[in-house]
Amino acid sequence: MNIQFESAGVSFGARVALEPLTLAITGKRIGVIGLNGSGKTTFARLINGLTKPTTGRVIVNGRDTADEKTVVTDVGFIFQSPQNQIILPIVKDDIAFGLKRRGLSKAEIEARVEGVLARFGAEALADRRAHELSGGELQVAALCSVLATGPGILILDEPTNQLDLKNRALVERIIAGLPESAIVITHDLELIAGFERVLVFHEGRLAADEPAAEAIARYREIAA
Ligand SMILES: Nc1ncnc2c1ncn2[C@@H]1O[C@H](COP(=O)(O)OP(=O)(O)OP(=O)(O)O)[C@@H](O)[C@H]1O
Repeated sequence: MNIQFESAGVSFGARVALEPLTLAITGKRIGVIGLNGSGKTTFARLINGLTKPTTGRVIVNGRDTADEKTVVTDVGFIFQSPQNQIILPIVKDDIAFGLKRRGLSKAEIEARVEGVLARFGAEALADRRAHELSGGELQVAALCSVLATGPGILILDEPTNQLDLKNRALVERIIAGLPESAIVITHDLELIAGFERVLVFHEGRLAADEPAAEAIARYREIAA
């Protein structure tokens, strides 16, 4: 991944959600931590273009997000509540939905749906109703829908929120094994404890950009 923030900031009227930020993001795993309301989700939404900067620019893999009509197709986003992300009632239909919108052939869609479910050993979810899934199953279903479209960058917003220990471990393993670049926003400090680069946000500013141990120490100081 190659993401450039060039004095990119976001204000909602008088409220500054993110102060202008200049930063280059490359590499495989980036953790993002900080107190509630510190600007983490705003930072992530700038990367996939759901939020456009009110000052400066965000360049993702060479493209200015402001030029993209809605979202940046190279960035997959798993929201805090994956149940809100799954649009169609049946899991396999939901995975196919994003592929149909991209105009892929029926055969290609079927192959991709099967392929992505097999990747997570989740074939049994194909015909399940999304609203009947457990929290962990929902995360996997949402991952399948997003990854089927082949984004090079994945953003996960609090992927272990509300998961029991077993499902949390499953999601941790999945994240560790993803070949895609991943940006992980979390309050689960253990989840990002092995990351070489962790960004700490505080009051709309980047307060630290360091390996996990140092970044977590800085976050603990902020929170104290
Ligand atoms: N659409 C919006 N309109 C007005 N203010 C907003 C909007 N989105 C975010 N904000 C404000 O911007 C600031 C940063 O919010 P953001 O959601 O980025 O924080 P966060 O670090 O992700 O928080 P959390 O950990 O609670 O999810 C907050 O003060 C928030 O209230």
